[in-house]
Amino acid sequence: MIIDGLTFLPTYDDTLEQNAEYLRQILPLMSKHKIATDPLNFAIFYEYIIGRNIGLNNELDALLGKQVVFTSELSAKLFKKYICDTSIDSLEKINHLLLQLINKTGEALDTTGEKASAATIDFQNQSKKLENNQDLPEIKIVLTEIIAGTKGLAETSMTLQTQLDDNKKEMQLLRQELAHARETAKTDALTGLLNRRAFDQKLNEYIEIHKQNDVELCLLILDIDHFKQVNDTFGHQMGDNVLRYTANLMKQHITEHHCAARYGGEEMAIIMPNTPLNKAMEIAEKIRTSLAQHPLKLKGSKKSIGKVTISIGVSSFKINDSIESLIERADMAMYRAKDNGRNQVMAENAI
Ligand SMILES: Nc1nc2c(ncn2[C@@H]2O[C@H](COP(=O)(O)OP(=O)(O)OP(=O)(O)O)[C@@H](O)[C@H]2O)c(=O)[nH]1
Repeated sequence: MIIDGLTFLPTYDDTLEQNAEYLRQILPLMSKHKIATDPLNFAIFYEYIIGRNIGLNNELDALLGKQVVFTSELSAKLFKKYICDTSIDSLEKINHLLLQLINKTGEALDTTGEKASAATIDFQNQSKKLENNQDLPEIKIVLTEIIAGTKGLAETSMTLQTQLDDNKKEMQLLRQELAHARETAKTDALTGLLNRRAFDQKLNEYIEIHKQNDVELCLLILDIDHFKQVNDTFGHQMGDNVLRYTANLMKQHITEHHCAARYGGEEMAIIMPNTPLNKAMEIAEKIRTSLAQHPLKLKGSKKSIGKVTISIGVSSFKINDSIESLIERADMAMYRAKDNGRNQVMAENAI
């Protein structure tokens, strides 16, 4: 399903070699658990093997551990819950309501049309009766019939107007629901940032704009340091809270023109259109220091989980850049920040 060029299916950017490797792992696993290799199940196990969908992996581990039978209902439930999020449900609902609305409008128009045609025939017959008619009582009867017909037609037209007004209101509600579903489809549920596919789409759009105009565009890739340790020491829930906290911090430091996204598990990204590299570095530094400044505390307790830090890589758009090359340079800068001791911001290498 596509709305405004946005697909509701996840996107994968793994190489052919990686895909082949996943396949070598997926098929024996599905076969071991006697799971049908239909497209839905395959998508579920693909996500499981690539391991970026922690919730799915936990639930699937539990199900496989209990040797639960993989019914088509269970597959559909997992697929909707972890792969295609709630947008499908909202869109199905909107689609259904829209069809109802179209049918109702069609019926109302048909009824009005039929009544108008019948009235036209009546009026033609009545006008024939009036031609050269000198009989006053008869003329009176015909005129009374014409007045009644006109009144009926006016009522039909009023009913149609009311029906169309109601439909217009319903249509406005549907438009709002659609806008909401569109937002949900672009948003990462945990952090409220843009999700990966919306990020890819936005970056593509900005690259096209920046190719045509000589203005600067920067990309930040942010990765939480030793995040596995946070999960291992304080639990996955706490890890999720740290992700949410970091995302909120990012939101506080960027402007309304910047787009912050959850790029992967514990990796985030910010697209900064119309921003020179030194300004992007300055904002990255502010995000880094405000996170590293204070140890994070467990909610409702004085216990500290220590300082959480991030490493950030920054790249700036060059005229021959593709989406991949721009991301790669920011990624490489981020890995240099990690290699250099973490908790720092690094710009791409000068070319
Ligand atoms: N809580 C939580 N953890 C996640 C999520 N997505 C990914 N992770 C975890 O993030 C961790 C990433 O670990 P690594 O890639 O090994 O890197 P790291 O421990 O952050 O270490 P460095 O990046 O080298 O500093 C893994 O343990 C993943 O399970 C999520 O949505 N929630």
